[in-house]
Amino acid sequence: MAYTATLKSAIGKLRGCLERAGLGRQGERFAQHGTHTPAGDAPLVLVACSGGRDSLALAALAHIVCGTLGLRCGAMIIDHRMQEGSAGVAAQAASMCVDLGLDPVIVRIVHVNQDGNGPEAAARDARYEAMFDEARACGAQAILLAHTRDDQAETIIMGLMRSGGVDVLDGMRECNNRYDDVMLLRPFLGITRKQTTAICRDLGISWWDDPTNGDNIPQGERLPRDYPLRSRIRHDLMPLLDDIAGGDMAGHLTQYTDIAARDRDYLESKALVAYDSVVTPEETGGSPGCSLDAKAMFSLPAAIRIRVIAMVCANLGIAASIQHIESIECLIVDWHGQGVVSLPSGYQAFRKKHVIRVCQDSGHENR
Ligand SMILES: Nc1ncnc2c1ncn2[C@@H]1O[C@H](COP(=O)(O)OP(=O)(O)OP(=O)(O)O)[C@@H](O)[C@H]1O
Repeated sequence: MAYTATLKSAIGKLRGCLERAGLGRQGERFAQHGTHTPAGDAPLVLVACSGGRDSLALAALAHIVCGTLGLRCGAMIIDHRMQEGSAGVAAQAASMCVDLGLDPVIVRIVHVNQDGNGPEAAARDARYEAMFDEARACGAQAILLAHTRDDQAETIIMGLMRSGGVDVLDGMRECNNRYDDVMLLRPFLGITRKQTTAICRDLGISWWDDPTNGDNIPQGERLPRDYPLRSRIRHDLMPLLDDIAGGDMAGHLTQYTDIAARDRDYLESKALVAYDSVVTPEETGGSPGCSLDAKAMFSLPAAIRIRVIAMVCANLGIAASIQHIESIECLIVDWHGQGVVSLPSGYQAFRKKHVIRVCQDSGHENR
């Protein structure tokens, strides 16, 4: 097969991502050209494949790259049973992965609990839970997701719509070790959707277009409001931004994610150290709470102080808004004897002398 420049670039990115994640070449024989069969106990990676163009392109290239590194490469298809014909889409995706040579190819049906956060979030939660279960069950070291540079730009825009904080600027990470036994890898964050389309075409792969993406609705016509937010950003907003900016807004939005990630990691590491010295966990009235040393908090750099407060809220399971966090900060930097700050989940923050307590309402008697 003649490799196009797009194929070569995607292969290079995929290989680099696996190597950075510690999944490099398994022995010298894989340095030689030719086909080598990975050992039966070689590390296994599983491509999360929806049957769409991005994940089928990833499945095809992951099979090639893993073969050259001596890794085993399988696929996992989740059927959410949320659209008519989903079983057929999953079966078709599985059959493509088998034809491409991936092994094992797992299809898993999930039950999606529709909670308050909307169907997409519920589907994602169910999907991730099932993917980690399956990956653990077959001893896989990593799950490969096919998020592209376009997905990354959309994620940043959605983050800005929801929170507006600088922390959304790092987008999704290439390697997420949060689930320490199985890594989540996104090797295609530097690849555009146009390129994954070209890869599928080059390799003769036909893909499924999710109807909720609105690909069948002509450009220039807005998607109905009940389409997923991501689809509306992709279909309606991004072309408009490209037009206004006179260029590639997805490229512009994503070119600093690595720098933003470094900034965020640095600030968070400093905030973690500060947290340990200024926050004392406390149980009040049987529920978790904590006390903060207001004087020590005052001396912290503002960027760290606000993160410490956000960490306090997150650790107590309080879904605090920026207004809540700033009100707690006022107890430190603008203290004039103000009253309690009411927080979600029945929590309150209040200051007495140099101590700020964050506890549930039931803890009042201890004030
Ligand atoms: N049903 C599924 N089964 C397995 N993996 C999935 C499924 N849906 C999504 N994924 C994985 O999560 C990634 C991101 O999902 P998302 O829904 O944002 O992408 P997508 O636009 O559906 O991508 P694709 O073009 O690959 O279908 C996909 O690229 C794929 O790796």
